[in-house]
Amino acid sequence: MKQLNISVGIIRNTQKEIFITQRDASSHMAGFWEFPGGKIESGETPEQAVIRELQEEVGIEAISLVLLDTLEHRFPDRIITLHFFMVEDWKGEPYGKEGQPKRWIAQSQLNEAEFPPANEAIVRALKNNQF
Ligand SMILES: Nc1nc2c([nH]c(=O)n2[C@H]2C[C@H](O)[C@@H](COP(=O)(O)OP(=O)(O)OP(=O)(O)O)O2)c(=O)[nH]1
Ligand SMILES: [Mg+2]
Repeated sequence: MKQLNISVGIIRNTQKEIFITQRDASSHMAGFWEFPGGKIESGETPEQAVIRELQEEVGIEAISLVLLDTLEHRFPDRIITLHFFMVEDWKGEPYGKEGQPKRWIAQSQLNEAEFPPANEAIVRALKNNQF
């Protein structure tokens, strides 16, 4: 069974909008919307990984990071541990650096059905203004 450690960034602006991107058609969880992020490489902390991934995928330099939650999710073919970081201060303007579709969405308008199943609890908590 594949075991993956993932760090993702919930990029939120002062209007309480969140920046999300769409997963590539060829990837695991293709077509779902996601918080940008990816695999923690060996020797990295979860925080170092999310800083690197945000630079690579959406072109920002994260400045303020707060770990909101860590959870494990079992897919039929893999177990993933997800670290969700709130990112409220950064340098640059996030964009789809790898050509991926992106959008800003009001936190209250988030829809868990658009995200991979592992995101259900955190998306619901955000939508209900718990963070
Ligand atoms: N980035 C991201 N991945 C998520 C979320 N929810 C969720 O279940 N995942 C899963 C999908 C993937 O199995 C894994 C993330 O891997 P990834 O494909 O983004 O990894 P990566 O950026 O390092 O890319 P690569 O090395 O595979 O090219 O976590 C989410 O909100 N954001
Ligand atoms: Mg990724």
